[in-house]
Amino acid sequence: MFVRSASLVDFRSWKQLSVDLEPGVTVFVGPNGHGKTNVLEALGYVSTLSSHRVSTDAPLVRTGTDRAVVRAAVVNQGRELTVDVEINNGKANRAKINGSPTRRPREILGILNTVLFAPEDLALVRGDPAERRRFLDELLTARLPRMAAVRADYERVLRQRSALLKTAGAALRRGQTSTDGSNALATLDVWDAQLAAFGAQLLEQRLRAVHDVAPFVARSYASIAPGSRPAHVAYRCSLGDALPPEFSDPDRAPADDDVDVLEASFLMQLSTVRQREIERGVCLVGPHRDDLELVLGADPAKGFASHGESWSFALSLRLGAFELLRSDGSDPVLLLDDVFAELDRTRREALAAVARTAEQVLVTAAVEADIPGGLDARHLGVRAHDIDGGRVSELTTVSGDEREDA
Ligand SMILES: Nc1ncnc2c1ncn2[C@@H]1O[C@H](COP(=O)(O)OP(=O)(O)OP(=O)(O)O)[C@@H](O)[C@H]1O
Repeated sequence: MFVRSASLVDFRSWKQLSVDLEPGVTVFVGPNGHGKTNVLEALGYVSTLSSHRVSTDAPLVRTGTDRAVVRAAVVNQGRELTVDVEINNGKANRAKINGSPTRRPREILGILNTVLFAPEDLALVRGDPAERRRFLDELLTARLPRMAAVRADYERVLRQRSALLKTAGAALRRGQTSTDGSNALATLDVWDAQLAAFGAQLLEQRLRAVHDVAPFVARSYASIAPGSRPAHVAYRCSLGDALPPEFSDPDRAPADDDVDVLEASFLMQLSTVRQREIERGVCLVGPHRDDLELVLGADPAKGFASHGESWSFALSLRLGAFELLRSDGSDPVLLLDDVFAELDRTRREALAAVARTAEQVLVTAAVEADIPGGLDARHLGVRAHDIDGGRVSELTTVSGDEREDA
């Protein structure tokens, strides 16, 4: 797939941007802080409804305004769809497909699939499990957009169940013997059933994503860091002993009845930890407590991998995701935010090799010298200027002189 045109209104430093894009490589080039990443972030937002840099939407709306709009016309196997996302400060966001409002913004997911690699990705290896869960959830949602609704349902039930564990904690501790206690326990049973039902669907898709992406990640790592130990990924599940042992076999292929087995295991584990959950007032099991283990040789990458190995692993996860989505039938758009400058020659070349074959790649770079030779790219300049209301970015043409200077 590729983005045929993109426009931004009041998104970060862009008051207005309207740009036609083409398949192949396009480089946004300009000085630091002038607004290049903002363009990739906006397209990433259309793809995942979240930013790779911030966890809330407020910073995405240009200072002094209360609404940002991102529009992308996306061509996938000859069919074009236009997506609009309106990011509202303090109000619900809205979306449109081909000009028609959707009931929920998440209905646009799956129209534009992207794989974004950015300096922040080191956190995939060195950061909290939440970073790796997000990686998996974005990947499985790109493959199966209906999972966005399951994720939202799971989060909602998790919040409500956690609130019940907290607020009804005293009554729950009194247990069946008090009226309040038995009512709270009956309510907890209802939430347990829902948590297990949505959680099992999410878990099944995560296990499937890990099973499918693992060989691509291992291969990418071997080509990026040929001298290093082999890398592999595995899913660490909080269901513990309740999970049948065969699920721990890294080579096990997903089966049709996995959701039922996982739901039953989930309910079993919830009953095992119920007393502890009541005492602590938090949900102790479920996909929100799981992790994607990254292993180098026999050691966990987190804490053991060197800086270079961590970069290689992060890049391998992204390239693995790219290759998996490609093997599903359509290239995602590859978004490379200022990463070539961070990589050594081998890793640059491995990334450039994938970029050469991708249907569309959008790259940011402070100077053109950061882009590996042999990448036949179109160049768009980005410059910001200061106005009363702050800094505003605009597109410029990149002159031949600038290229030679670089
Ligand atoms: N909500 C906002 N409103 C207005 N301007 C913003 C907003 N958020 C960020 N900016 C501006 O955007 C600019 C940063 O843009 P961006 O991160 O795209 O830079 P960049 O060109 O990619 O830089 P680098 O090469 O250092 O990564 C800064 O000048 C910042 O002040």
